[in-house]
Amino acid sequence: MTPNSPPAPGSSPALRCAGLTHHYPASDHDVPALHDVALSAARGRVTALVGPSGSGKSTLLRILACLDRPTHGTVEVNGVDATALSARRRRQLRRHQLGYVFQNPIDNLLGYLTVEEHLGLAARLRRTGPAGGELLDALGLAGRRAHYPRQLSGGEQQRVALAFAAAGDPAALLADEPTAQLDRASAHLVGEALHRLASLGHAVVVATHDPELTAVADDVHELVDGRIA
Ligand SMILES: Nc1ncnc2c1ncn2[C@@H]1O[C@H](COP(=O)(O)OP(=O)(O)OP(=O)(O)O)[C@@H](O)[C@H]1O
Repeated sequence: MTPNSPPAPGSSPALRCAGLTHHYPASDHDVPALHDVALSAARGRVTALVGPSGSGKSTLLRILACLDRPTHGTVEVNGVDATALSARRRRQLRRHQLGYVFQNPIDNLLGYLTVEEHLGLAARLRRTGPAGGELLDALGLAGRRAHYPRQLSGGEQQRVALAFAAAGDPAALLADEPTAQLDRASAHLVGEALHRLASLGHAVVVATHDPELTAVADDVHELVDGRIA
C-alpha cells in the first residue's frame, strides 16, 4: 500500500496507536510524557484528547500526526505503520494523509497567499485536483476566497487553516487547542467546522481544554500523567 492509496472499505481506522510511550531527553533525567497509550480515530468522528496541563495531549497529538516519533510503540495511518517507515516515506505519508492545525491561527497560514491560493497550494502539495468551493462554503468562508490572512478575524483564520489542512482529502485532521486564542463565538464556529469536517469523512482529532470542542466530540479520551484514564 502506498502512502496515499485509499483504505479498503471497512478496514483500518484512519489513525491507530498502540503501546505509545514517550520520554523527552534531558541532560540529567528524561522527562516522561506518555505511558503505554492506545487509541484509534475513525473517519467521520471527532475524537477529543482532554486532560490537565502537562498530561501529554500535545505530545500525543504530535506523535499521531507523525511530526515526532515515539520512544516506543506504533502509529498506523490507514493501516500503514508510520513508525516503521523511513523519514522520507513518513514525510510523504504525512503530506498526503494528515493535516495539522496549530493553536495560534496565524502560524497556520502564509501571509502572502489568499484563502483560495492556500487551497491551491494544498492541492499542489497533495497532488490532488483543486479543492472546490464546497470546503469554504462548508466552513462558512464563502465570500472570503480573495482575502489575505490579515484581513480575517482569528476565528476565520483558524477555519481557513482547517480548510487548508483538509484540502485534498487527507485521512485525518489533527488540531492542538485550536480555540485557545479565540473568543466564545469564534470557538463555537470552529467546533462546528470540526464537526462538519468529520461529517465530510475525515478523522478529526483535537487536543483541547474547551467545552465547545468536547461538546462536538464523538469520542473523548482523558489523559492523566501521560496515560489514558
Ligand atoms: N520539548 C519538551 N522537552 C521536555 N519536556 C517536554 C517537552 N514538551 C513537553 N514536555 C513535557 O512532557 C509532558 C507532557 O507535555 P504536553 O505538552 O504534551 O502536555 P499537554 O497536556 O499538552 O499540556 P498543555 O495542556 O499545558 O498544553 C510535560 O511534563 C511537559 O513538561
